[in-house]
Amino acid sequence: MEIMYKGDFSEAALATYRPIVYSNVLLSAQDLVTYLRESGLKWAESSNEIRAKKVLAYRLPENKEASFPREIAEAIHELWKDPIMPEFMEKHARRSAFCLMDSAAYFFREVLRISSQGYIPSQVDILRAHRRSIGIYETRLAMDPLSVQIFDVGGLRSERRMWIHCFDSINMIIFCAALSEYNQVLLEDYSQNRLEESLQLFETIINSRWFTQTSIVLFLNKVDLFTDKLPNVPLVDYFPDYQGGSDVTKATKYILSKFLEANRSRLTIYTHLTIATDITNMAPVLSAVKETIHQNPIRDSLLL
Ligand SMILES: Nc1nc2c(ncn2[C@@H]2O[C@H](COP(=O)(O)OP(=O)(O)OP(=O)(O)O)[C@@H](O)[C@H]2O)c(=O)[nH]1
Ligand SMILES: [Mg+2]
Repeated sequence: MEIMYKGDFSEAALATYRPIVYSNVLLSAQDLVTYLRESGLKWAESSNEIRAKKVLAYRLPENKEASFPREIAEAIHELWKDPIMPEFMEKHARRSAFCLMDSAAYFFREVLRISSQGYIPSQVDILRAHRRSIGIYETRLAMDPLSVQIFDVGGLRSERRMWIHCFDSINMIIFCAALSEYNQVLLEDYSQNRLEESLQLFETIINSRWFTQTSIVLFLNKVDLFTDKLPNVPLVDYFPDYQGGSDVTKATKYILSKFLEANRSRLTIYTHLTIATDITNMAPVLSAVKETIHQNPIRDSLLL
């Protein structure tokens, strides 16, 4: 939203994301090495064993100005090219306990550019980066003719306690659920399916007395990852009453119906299928959201 409504980020603003990108790259690579070891697989290229050790042992320096070391970037680049990777990544997709960051493959592909001298993250890098929302991040955006105040809150269970601080002044909630999480478990509780948790949370929110006057927007997000995953990881294995096979439209409709079933208060729910990392996909969605804000009689705050 900031990219769309605040205009292009300045170089200085983009540069503040550099440490986040570096840590996303390194932690994803370290997870990759660890998962490969845990699954008892070996690198097809034997020299990759040494590279894997190097990557695992590396720690990012405190100095925020330092570049990402070329040697580590090249090691990650080589590991990603190892012939075992396609098979390994497919296995990974099937196992909920393997939780590589969604953007891991993107960062591995881009690692040499990211490690270049004077690297400034691009807008796409920023959209791909994961920075966990801790506390409440508040910003105001000019959405002509409105000035809209936005609160971004974190989805972790521990973060949800903070949400109450925003509740009484909210005119719209944008609830983001990831379609692709149907086979994953929570980081905080490996026994809980992420999509189930999202459905329960959505139900609690929309039936809460706080939000009878609130517009509810539901983003069914990560459509790209969902489309890739569905043929390999059957939805029915996780939601036994689903009967539509690997048809993406049927599977999306099924998940949507689960969210809509939760709507006992009969609020109007504006649903959008989204790919948050794709600016072209998000532009019409955010215009529609802007229209919805405009229609709300008390219209100047929203909660993400
Ligand atoms: N491929 C793909 N990746 C996405 C999409 N939406 C978000 N991501 C990636 O998912 C990761 C998590 O995104 P965030 O927006 O930081 O997650 P969040 O839901 O705000 O997480 P918390 O702040 O902990 O609640 C980032 O690496 C994003 O780039 C999507 O539609 N497609
Ligand atoms: Mg967040």
